[in-house]
Amino acid sequence: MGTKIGVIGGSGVYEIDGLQDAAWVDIDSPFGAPSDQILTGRLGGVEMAFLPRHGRGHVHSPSTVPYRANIDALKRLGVTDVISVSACGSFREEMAPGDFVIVDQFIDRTFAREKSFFGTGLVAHVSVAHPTCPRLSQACLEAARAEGIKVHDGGTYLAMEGPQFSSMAESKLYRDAWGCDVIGMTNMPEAKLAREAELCYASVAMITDYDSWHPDHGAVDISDIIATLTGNADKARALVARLPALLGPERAPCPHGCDRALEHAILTAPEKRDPAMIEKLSAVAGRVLG
Ligand SMILES: CSC[C@H]1O[C@H](OP(=O)(O)O)[C@H](O)[C@@H]1O
Ligand SMILES: Nc1ncnc2[nH]cnc12
Repeated sequence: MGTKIGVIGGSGVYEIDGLQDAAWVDIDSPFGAPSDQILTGRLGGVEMAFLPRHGRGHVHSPSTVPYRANIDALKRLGVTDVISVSACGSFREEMAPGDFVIVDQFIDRTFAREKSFFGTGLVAHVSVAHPTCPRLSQACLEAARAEGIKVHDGGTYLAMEGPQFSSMAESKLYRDAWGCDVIGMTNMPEAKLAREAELCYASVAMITDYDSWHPDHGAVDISDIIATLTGNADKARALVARLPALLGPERAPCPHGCDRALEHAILTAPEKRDPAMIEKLSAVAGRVLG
């Protein structure tokens, strides 16, 4: 199977450049319209698809990003590996604005979003004990290091609902009691949905601020975030441009089983499965539903 890299660009990352045969395409999904058209093309001989998470012009808030449609559309396009690029706040002194973190764990505190492709008539339970793909995360780490980006290998991302930033008490709770490293508003349920769709998923978090716990930095200020994002976005694009060479056009099965996550996950008996759900899940779960 060939590699197809899907990049979900977060705040400040609304396009990538350098794609051969670049075209913005409409992809229909039974889960609604994705955030925007998807930019397709090739980079270094590897197929690429880029989707701006909030849409070009930043139309969708973290709560209204159509996460299911986005992941379903990438799956329909044949994407095998999804790299999420996100802005985030830091809970660690040593994780400073401008640094990148290759996130490997999440605490999901979002509550106003559809979190699964499955449901009545087709029930499935996948594991997200290890919600990111170690192979893909390693490639992102190497790409960041090759670009000279200060990058941290691993970190726990607190996914909050937003859109308001955290209170100081929340910020201290997440940092001191829960041991989180960074905070953002979008990687959940995105990572869970990618796992349900049997896609490898890695999260590249770009630190823009110290959230509100830091005694010397005060409250989060959106204009400071945007200033940091402007520099980060170029670094993120450079990181992405290195991935085709690191991943290669040929793809061996994921050694961690991301691409087989549904193998034993569907509980609904074959004769009880809802035909409409089977149709709706033709891209996400077609491999196991036949
Ligand atoms: C621009 S600050 C808040 C905004 O930025 C992050 O979005 P993304 O993860 O898509 O880069 C954060 O989660 C908030 O949605
Ligand atoms: N401090 C913060 N909290 C939540 N999302 C963010 N995105 C960037 N900075 C953030």
